[in-house]
Amino acid sequence: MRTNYKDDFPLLKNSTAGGKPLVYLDNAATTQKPAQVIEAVKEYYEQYNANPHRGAYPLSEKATEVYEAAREKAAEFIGADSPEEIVFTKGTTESLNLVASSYGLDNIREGDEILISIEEHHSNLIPWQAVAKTRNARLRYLYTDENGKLPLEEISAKINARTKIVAVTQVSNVLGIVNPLGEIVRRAREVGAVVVLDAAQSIPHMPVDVRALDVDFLAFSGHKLYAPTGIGVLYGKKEHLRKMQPLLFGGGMVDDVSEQDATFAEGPSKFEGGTQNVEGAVGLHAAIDYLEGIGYERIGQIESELTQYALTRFHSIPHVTVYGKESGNNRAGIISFNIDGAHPHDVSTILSADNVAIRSGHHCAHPLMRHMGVNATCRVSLCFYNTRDDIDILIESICKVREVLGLELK
Ligand SMILES: Cc1ncc(COP(=O)(O)O)c(CN[C@@H]2CONC2=O)c1O
Repeated sequence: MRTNYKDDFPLLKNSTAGGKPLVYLDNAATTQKPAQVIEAVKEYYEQYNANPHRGAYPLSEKATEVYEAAREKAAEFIGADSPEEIVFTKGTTESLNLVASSYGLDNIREGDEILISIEEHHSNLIPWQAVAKTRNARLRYLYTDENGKLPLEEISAKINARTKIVAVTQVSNVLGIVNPLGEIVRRAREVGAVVVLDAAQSIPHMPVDVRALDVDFLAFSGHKLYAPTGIGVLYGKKEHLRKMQPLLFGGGMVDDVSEQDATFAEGPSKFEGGTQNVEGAVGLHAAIDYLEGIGYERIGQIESELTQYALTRFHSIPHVTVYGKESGNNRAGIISFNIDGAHPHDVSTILSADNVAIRSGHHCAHPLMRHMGVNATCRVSLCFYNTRDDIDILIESICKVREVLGLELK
């Protein structure tokens, strides 16, 4: 059985610095792209680039065909009832802003409650702050416990008759822990609340089935899923999308326009004003094909084993704090840590001298940082193309940090 996928990724094959191979461990920020995706985009521009939906000539018809084929593929990938439930956006941020500013503003009234978690990325937090302020509604939080988990009692306590929207991440981009979505959805259904799921950090690592999850909306980004930047998906149940107002007005999203009014197209194109990112959609289609070729079972095996290996190695290093106590099989390969006496930015700079790429900072999760009692963390985020050698080089480099900073080692 294949254990090393780096050769599928040109950048990983060719990138060295000072004779050292790149150890890329910032996959929660963005993933590298397999040759299959790069070739698909290249072929699009070499063979059938045109503006879709508008030209009555073969090239435009082909561009339309591949754009809509990508929509069908995305629908199938997440188990949507139909491609009509798939809106292409720039990414998770645009998807979540669309839900908040369209569905949220139309359905939240004074005194209603919107419930999010303290783990949310700013793109699933600030839009809900804006809706709550505009509608004089209450924004409430599910708080993680000392282990970085959302306690079930917190979920049942915070979801009540006034809760109209529950918007949560399936996996935190800081802690990596998989949230108890089944319980959240069950409780939300009891009070008739709508569930918005941020799947940006889960869908690269685990199968997502919107019908099985029974969520009303789901958002993810192509670039975290080995596809190009600039393409993302908002899944929405048809009954919601049909009633929602578009966010961007322009070409391709209208039925008729008079001097003082406009009627909008049916289906997802209502939300896709202007010339769309066809190359991104083509790349997303190729990325999904690539992932399905490997299979989530194999991806999960590799990543769970590697995450557990990394956690075991981390726990052997003195002066290192790892946040979140979950083990490798209930955690996407995201590990946030700090080294006593070392600022995260210094740590990532020192590691980069060994060509090890990790993230340091607040990860667009200021409220979570405060809740954790830290200003910032270092973050390792691995995926199936990483290897045990990558982890060994990472740990070896981390072990040098305190010495480089002149801190006592014991
Ligand atoms: C959980 C989560 N939601 C939403 C987003 C926003 O995605 P887009 O930037 O694609 O719209 C991110 C981005 N993750 C950030 C990006 O860099 N590092 C991170 O952890 C995220 O991790």
